[in-house]
Amino acid sequence: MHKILTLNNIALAGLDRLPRDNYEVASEITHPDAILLRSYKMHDMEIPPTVKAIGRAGAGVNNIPVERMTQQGVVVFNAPGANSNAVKELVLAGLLMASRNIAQAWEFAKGLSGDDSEINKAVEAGKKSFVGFELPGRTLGVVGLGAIGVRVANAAHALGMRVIGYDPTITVRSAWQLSSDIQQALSVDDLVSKCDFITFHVPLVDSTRHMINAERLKCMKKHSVLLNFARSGIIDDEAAVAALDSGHLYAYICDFPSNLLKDHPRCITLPHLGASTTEAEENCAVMVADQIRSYLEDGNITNSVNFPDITLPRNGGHRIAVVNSNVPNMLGQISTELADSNLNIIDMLNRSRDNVAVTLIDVDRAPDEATLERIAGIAGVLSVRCLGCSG
Ligand SMILES: NC(=O)c1ccc[n+]([C@@H]2O[C@H](COP(=O)([O-])OP(=O)(O)OC[C@H]3O[C@@H](n4cnc5c(N)ncnc54)[C@H](O)[C@@H]3O)[C@@H](O)[C@H]2O)c1
Ligand SMILES: O=C(O)[C@H](O)COP(=O)(O)O
Repeated sequence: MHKILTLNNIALAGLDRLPRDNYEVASEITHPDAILLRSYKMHDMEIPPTVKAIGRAGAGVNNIPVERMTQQGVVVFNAPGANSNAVKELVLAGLLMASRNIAQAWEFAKGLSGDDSEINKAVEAGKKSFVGFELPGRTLGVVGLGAIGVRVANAAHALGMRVIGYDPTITVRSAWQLSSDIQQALSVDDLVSKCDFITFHVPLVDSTRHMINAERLKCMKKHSVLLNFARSGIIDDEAAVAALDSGHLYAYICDFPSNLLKDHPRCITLPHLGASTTEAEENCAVMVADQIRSYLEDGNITNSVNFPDITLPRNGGHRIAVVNSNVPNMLGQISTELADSNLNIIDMLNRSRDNVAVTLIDVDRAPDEATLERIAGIAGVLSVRCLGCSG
């Protein structure tokens, strides 16, 4: 029985991928084999030593201590692209909310009183305060052209906007998906000075923290709009508020409310809603549950943020899955132990990524505990599992 601890609500469509005759899934469970979560902050959590895998039903993994998990041989998965359409749609809404002053106008309308003829009079007198502008011909800068950024760039272009993108590590896959009409910026500074709107779709890491600060805000065009549907911390919010107050920035649309932002008249904050659609929640949950199941049952890895991809089809043998440091002579030592136990290797695959390596070995009969213990005792081995050995 595999035990799965959930730290957030995970869509049922995903949990249903884990058959209950073989999986126990609960928000409170001892000795879990794997953890499923969304935005729960794991950094201060004591992670049980039984955990072999963590599945983030979403994109960002800054809430997970990925480096510590790698050192402990724990694979971390996410669900790349599974919520990208949901975020794209909310960014498009953000562009329109800013350009047409929708939130402010709605507040005004909610505050109207009197009979309908008085309301109508107040509407006609008041609407001039909310005059907006149109998107075609305006320039949108997209920083980060991954799953979300590419969709946002293409959709904004389809609305008639001129779009400039910046991503120094764009993947070949994203480059293929990006409309050839999207222009390339040479740097964030190059992009910032040319745009009426700038939207960010990068992960929160040291190099992206405060990508927009007071200095860069000064280089932005007067009356431009910032959108942050990536993470709190990517924009220096204090600097953004100062720019809103001085009138340099027209609006700030942000998915991460704070005391500083939530009541500002030119800032619209939403409660981290980017991925909150039924479709995105299901896509993420299904993708990550399938990945966790494949890892627990077969040792295969797809869409990990810290381990190599590895897939070895099952051929009926007994499978040993080893996670080890990526150093010389690991395979030699492991196969020596198997030979000493008179086990014949039917199939084997080894993959590495940075400092970690994964080896899947199918052997002709179930290894005994002593063999597994000897492999676990090899210096550099982080974990050893025998998959399907008891049957
Ligand atoms: N608001 C929400 O609910 C919500 C939903 C999904 C994702 N997100 C956030 O959005 C981020 C992006 O998601 P995604 O699915 O597009 O991820 P992704 O990995 O597909 O794309 C990220 C892109 O950013 C690029 N990048 C990294 N550093 C960069 C830099 N310094 N300058 C420019 N580009 C850089 C990468 O090359 C990559 O192409 C996630 O990490 C997450 O934090 C938020
Ligand atoms: O990185 C993500 O996928 C988003 O921030 C979504 O977070 P959520 O799953 O908590 O809505």
